[in-house]
Amino acid sequence: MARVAAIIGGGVIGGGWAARFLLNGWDVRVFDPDPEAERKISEVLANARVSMPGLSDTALPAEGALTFHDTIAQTVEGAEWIQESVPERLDMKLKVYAEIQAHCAADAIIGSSTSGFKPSELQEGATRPGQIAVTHPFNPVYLLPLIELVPTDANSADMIARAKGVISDIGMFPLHVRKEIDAHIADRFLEAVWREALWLVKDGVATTEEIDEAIRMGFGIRWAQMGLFDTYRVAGGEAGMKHFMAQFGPALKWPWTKLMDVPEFNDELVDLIAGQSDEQSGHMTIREMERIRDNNLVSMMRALKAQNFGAGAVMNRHDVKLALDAGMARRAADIADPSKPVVTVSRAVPIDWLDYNGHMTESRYLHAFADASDRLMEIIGCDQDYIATGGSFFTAETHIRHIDETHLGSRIEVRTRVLMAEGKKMHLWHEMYAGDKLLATGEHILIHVSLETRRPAPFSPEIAANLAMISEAQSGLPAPEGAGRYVGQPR
Ligand SMILES: NC(=O)C1=CN([C@@H]2O[C@H](COP(=O)(O)OP(=O)(O)OC[C@H]3O[C@@H](n4cnc5c(N)ncnc54)[C@H](O)[C@@H]3O)[C@@H](O)[C@H]2O)C=CC1
Ligand SMILES: C[N+](C)(C)CC(=O)CC(=O)[O-]
Repeated sequence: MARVAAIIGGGVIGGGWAARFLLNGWDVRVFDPDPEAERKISEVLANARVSMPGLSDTALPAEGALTFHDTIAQTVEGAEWIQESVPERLDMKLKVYAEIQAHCAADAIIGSSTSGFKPSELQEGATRPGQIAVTHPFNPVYLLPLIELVPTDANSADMIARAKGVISDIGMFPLHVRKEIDAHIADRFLEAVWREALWLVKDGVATTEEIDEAIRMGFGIRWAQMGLFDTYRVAGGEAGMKHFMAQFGPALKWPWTKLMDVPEFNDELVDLIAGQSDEQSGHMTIREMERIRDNNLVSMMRALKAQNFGAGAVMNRHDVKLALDAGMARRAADIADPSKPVVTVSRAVPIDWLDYNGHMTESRYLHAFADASDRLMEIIGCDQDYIATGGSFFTAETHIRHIDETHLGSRIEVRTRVLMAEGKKMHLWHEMYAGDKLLATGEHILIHVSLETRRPAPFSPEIAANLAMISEAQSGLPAPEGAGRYVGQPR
């Protein structure tokens, strides 16, 4: 049975949470008095369905069911996780918690999306304060992994651990904020940068566009991959952080920031900023801008996945969980039925796999088949630990047949057969499907090698036994149509 999340407040952030839970297989119930909420959430979901599966190299589970409800009572009944995302007004949030707690399970977790309130303020007057904590996300919630989890002493270690578990299960990164503070950690930075930017525009030093260029052409990319302190450590050269601080320490006393002071918030300031922003980007709709943002974020995060670093490492860990949840084998002993082809890849086609023809480009077919071979290697015992001992496989020959096209977001599966495995050689046959439609076949000869001599070497006994088990179990299958074909061979 699917796990249930209740979303109270389905605006920009609640909609993002709904997409995050739904696409990770949870059933989602929404309460929002706005008659437009259902339309808005369906538009956010449409964007999320295109972008979010592209983050994973394993298919997401089947989407949960989305329902809208007229009362908080119906929405929260039986929910394991309740996410409050109503407007940033303390009185409103407290009223909503009273209603939630009157109807929800005593062990349900109530997370608040609040950007700035402290959890002790949210727990004030609650029936069960230990049930409520801050779980502050970042927009778009369905792509960015960070959740600032801010508890108080009223929250038990068990509640905090369960909250971290759920956040990780939906592919996010729980950052446990050890001491509550207004605006948590990240929003204090955002607010500082925001105030400084307002001054730069008000003083006529820079336009909104120039400020955005200053961020996205330089330090914004740097921050995205390494954060603040590691970036400055590297900037200190070989002497590291001490040198960086010695060099730039005196600047702390120079007038490099106006943070101690804020511009007067009046209509003139709002018109100045909003006017420049309209000029900068008013030619696009917000939905168009969201799609550009989402495609950029997915592409950047996929690059970080390839490095297994930062947000990319979080995504990679989530992929392993998704594969295990989907019952995909990681070891030969886990294969449910070895007499059938083994599912070695199950994923969606991401944005960076498309070409100018609007379909999956040819090199990505090899990418997917190479991933399938890597997974089969892992299954038969040639995993990272084994490779570290000096044995591995090199691919000696590949033949791909492109049979049908596939498009962005389409779910593809590679099913693999071991046609032969003897001595040092393994002959693999991959078939790529979208549903029942055959998209491509890949035929590969791999040679087991010693990474020390870079020469062919016999399989280890474990690999030999696993390969024998799979190829023998699959020997009853009919010969694959197209195996052994060469380019241009008559059919
Ligand atoms: N927009 C952002 O960039 C971020 C906002 N947040 C936080 O998320 C929360 C929500 O913010 P947004 O989604 O931006 O606001 P929003 O204005 O887009 O959405 C709020 C939604 O709450 C609904 N609502 C109002 N009263 C309600 C009630 N009594 N019960 C249920 N729903 C009710 C409204 O109809 C609206 O759809 C705030 O606490 C905010 O600080 C957190 C991270 C980022
Ligand atoms: C501007 N903001 C305070 C609402 C921002 C956030 O809370 C986080 C974000 O997504 O930038």
